[in-house]
Amino acid sequence: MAIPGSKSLTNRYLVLAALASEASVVRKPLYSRDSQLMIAALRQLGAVIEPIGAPGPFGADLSITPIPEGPAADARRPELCHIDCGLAGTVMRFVPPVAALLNADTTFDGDPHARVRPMGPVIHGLRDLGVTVHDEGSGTLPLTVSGTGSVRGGTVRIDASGSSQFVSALMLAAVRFDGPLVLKHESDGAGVPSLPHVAMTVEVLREAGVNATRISDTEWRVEPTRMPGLDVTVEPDLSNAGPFLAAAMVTGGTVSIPDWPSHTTQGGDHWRSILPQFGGTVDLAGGVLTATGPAQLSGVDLDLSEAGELAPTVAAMCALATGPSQLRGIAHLRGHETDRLAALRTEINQLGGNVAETADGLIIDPAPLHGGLFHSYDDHRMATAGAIIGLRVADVSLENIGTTAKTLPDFSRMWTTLVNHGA
Ligand SMILES: O=C(O)C1=C[C@@H](OP(=O)(O)O)[C@@H](O)[C@H](O)C1
Ligand SMILES: C=C(OP(=O)(O)O)C(=O)O
Repeated sequence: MAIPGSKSLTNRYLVLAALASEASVVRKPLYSRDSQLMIAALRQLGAVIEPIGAPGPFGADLSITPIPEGPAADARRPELCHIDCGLAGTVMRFVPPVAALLNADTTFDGDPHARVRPMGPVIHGLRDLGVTVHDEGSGTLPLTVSGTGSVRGGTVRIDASGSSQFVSALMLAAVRFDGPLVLKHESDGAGVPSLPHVAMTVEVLREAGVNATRISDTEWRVEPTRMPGLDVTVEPDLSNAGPFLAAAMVTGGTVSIPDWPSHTTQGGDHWRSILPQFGGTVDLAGGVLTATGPAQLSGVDLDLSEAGELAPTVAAMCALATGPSQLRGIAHLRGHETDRLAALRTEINQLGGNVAETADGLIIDPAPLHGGLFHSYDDHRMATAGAIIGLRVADVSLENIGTTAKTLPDFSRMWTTLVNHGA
């Protein structure tokens, strides 16, 4: 089962290409709602982004002409830019610092639920860098960034315990700051979640020729750099491989995913260590990852702080396991597309499950499940969690499977193919 490109890599490459000093090519990008929103946002800010060449199985490569620097930028931009963030964390967090570099006002808003996703550390970080941001005190969307054409750089302290994206956002835009950015995470003890995503940011910056450094798990530094154009190929989305691998796990079947990278910063690479804990076997040979499910799924005790976006898929497997499970380190999932801890507890329990929330995760005890309606809460990973449970429990209906378009518009067709013909 071939998986389209990584959302996280696609949207990072797009942002960096928009900030480079020459044209770039991004090969095998993801085409999904989140990446289309990113493309639309960067176009609004003056980047020219066009498909090039014959489309591959998942769409065409993209050429990106960067946002011009200085007064030339004004010619390419509408007078007042409005950016629709949808429900995309990468758009609502990564684009405001880019807008801060322009001599213009840019407004940001999104889906109704986007207005409750945390934005405070991006807003405060920008203000500490001298940028004017109007948010009416809410710390959320909607907001306006009033750029003056430059951002000075310096040392910024933020509390990034709510999302690693706060760190990535400031680091990506820092390539065009006037001076180096030193970014420090300071909290009352909670660390930065999803650290592989910060490592991904450091890696794509370095790949683009930027002097970016991880000093520790709470401190990073980026030197402003005139970046040449990028020519990069997006890896398959290993988090989106999850539901297909889970299908093998819950049915005792086998699923193979081609083009699994031998080195990656994607948190989805954690599948290789997570699936064996459920009793499955995983084999990576010749770039193909093959997972085979056990006769009975074991319960697991997992700290998912490094890969929280895998939690809904993991929770679906836990709900079908024969033993009790505990998922830890994922308090910040309450600020994702929906409050994922509450949503998973509610929906699995509605099917007869036995799920309890803890301060930082879920306890999922075995219980016989029955059919019913599984709600998605406009969350692509809730929808796919329901699909996994539906493989084992009769008469489970999913509300709004179309929400998978956020990162995998082809999910329904791929799932139907897998279920009917195998992979
Ligand atoms: O930077 C990124 O591309 C992402 C970082 C993570 O965010 P959190 O740190 O908020 O979990 C992840 O869950 C999200 O899906 C994508
Ligand atoms: C948390 C997620 O997305 P976002 O990039 O919108 O934060 C996700 O895809 O699981």
